[in-house]
Amino acid sequence: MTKKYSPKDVSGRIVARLALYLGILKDLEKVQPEINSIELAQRMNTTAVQVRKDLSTFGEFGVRGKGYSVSALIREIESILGIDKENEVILIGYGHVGKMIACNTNVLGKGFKLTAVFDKDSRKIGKEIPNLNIKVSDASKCLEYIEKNKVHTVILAINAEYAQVVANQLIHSGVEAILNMTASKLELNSNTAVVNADISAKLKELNFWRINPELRGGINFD
Ligand SMILES: NC(=O)c1ccc[n+]([C@@H]2O[C@H](COP(=O)([O-])OP(=O)(O)OC[C@H]3O[C@@H](n4cnc5c(N)ncnc54)[C@H](O)[C@@H]3O)[C@@H](O)[C@H]2O)c1
Repeated sequence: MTKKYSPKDVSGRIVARLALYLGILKDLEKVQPEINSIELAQRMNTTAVQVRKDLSTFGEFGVRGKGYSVSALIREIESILGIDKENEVILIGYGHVGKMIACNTNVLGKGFKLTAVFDKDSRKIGKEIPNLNIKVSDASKCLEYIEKNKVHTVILAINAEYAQVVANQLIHSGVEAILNMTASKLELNSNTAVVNADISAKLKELNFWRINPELRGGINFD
């Protein structure tokens, strides 16, 4: 894939905000054809300068003085995030967290299809996953599946103590991106993208802001 953006301009926070812009725009799509940076900023609880700066990192999408077409901006952001096409995702770990994801695939949102679920527990292997029409597969077959199906993205929901070892194996098999649901801080090479999604860590972070209201300043903490 050709790199279109400058690494010095694109930060994790900008990319995280793009996903949030998309959510807001999707909510608006049916009721409002256009939006300007001031209104988008208000809805994001940020500034119009920030909105314009974020979006201009990826291209020129708006019309000066008029704003952005909501549907066009949705398409652009979906394309930037690579969710204008379907991305195959597999899940490793069918415990409490894994089940929550596999049994509610709407949490994955547009652009992602969960195609396989693996676990190493023999009591779970072969279990039918409701609404997904697939069964939990034996984790020992996982790397073979990844290589055969050229899987690039994995959701890792196993016990934290095994996470690093499994992640190393995944990368060796060609995985490029891991959504790390575990509390383990993965150390990976710079070619691998990792996003941590630990609700418990987020709640702790949130609680800090709750008990320190004087530090909040009215800006979203993304
Ligand atoms: N992301 C969050 O918000 C969040 C919240 C709670 C817990 N967690 C973390 O998520 C992870 C899973 O939590 P849980 O409550 O679902 O645990 P769990 O014990 O219910 O499930 C873990 C599953 O992983 C499987 N497993 C372990 N090693 C494996 C391997 N090498 N290959 C395949 N499967 C393997 C186990 O058999 C089990 O089914 C833990 O690391 C936990 O700390 C995350």
